[in-house]
Amino acid sequence: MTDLKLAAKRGISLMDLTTLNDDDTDQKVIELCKKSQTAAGHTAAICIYPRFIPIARKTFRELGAEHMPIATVTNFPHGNDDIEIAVTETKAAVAYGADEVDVVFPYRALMAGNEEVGFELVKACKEACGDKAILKVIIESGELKDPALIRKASEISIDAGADFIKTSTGKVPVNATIEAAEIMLTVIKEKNTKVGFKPAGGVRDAAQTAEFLGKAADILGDEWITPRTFRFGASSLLNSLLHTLELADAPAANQGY
Ligand SMILES: O=C[C@H](O)COP(=O)(O)O
Repeated sequence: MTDLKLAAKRGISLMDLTTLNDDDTDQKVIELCKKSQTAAGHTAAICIYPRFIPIARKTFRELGAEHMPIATVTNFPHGNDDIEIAVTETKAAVAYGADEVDVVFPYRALMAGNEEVGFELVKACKEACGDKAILKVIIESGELKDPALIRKASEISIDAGADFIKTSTGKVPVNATIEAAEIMLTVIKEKNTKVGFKPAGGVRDAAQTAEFLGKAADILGDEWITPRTFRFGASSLLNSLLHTLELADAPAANQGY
């Protein structure tokens, strides 16, 4: 296999296959669930709005893939600093059956100098997840811009109990970049934690996939990269990776997950 094909295959196994659009419907989510079971293996998870979790769970059951992790989003995409609302949304997401909650960090508050509210919000949302769901914290690196703020948001999130730090919502002009990845991966390394990393937004092809994987391998080692610690958040990457693997026309497979 070429390097690009290897990256494509790995990228599929590490992908949170995502749809977070205002016009999402049950039918679109059913199609997403089916697409996640590809001829090259299943994606790591799907990521959808909370109200679609029940239909996704039912679809996976019907597909014989009932253990597919379902991720959802809270405090999304605005990243407001109202802890009570973020916690209420997170509790509701867990009650709907989310396995993973991607919460948006109150990044504008941090830009205004408030470090406290981000810590408290992440801590409270982590408590709301309990042992039922893992918590990924979206720091919105493309809006923070300043490397010092990207570093600070990463540190605060990890200190407050995040299971993953994630670059972006995919809803702002600048999403996952290699520069932000380098900072965030370096913080994970420095803190010597088991926290994972999720580049999200704007990842579109095998070359970009390979670039992010290469950066993670440089900083944390290739063996560190597993679905437990590394995800791609992407809505438009899967077809491209299947194309790289020359499997674009292959029927989706039931992987017996
Ligand atoms: O978390 C995932 C992002 O929302 C996906 O962004 P994307 O649509 O640019 O792939």
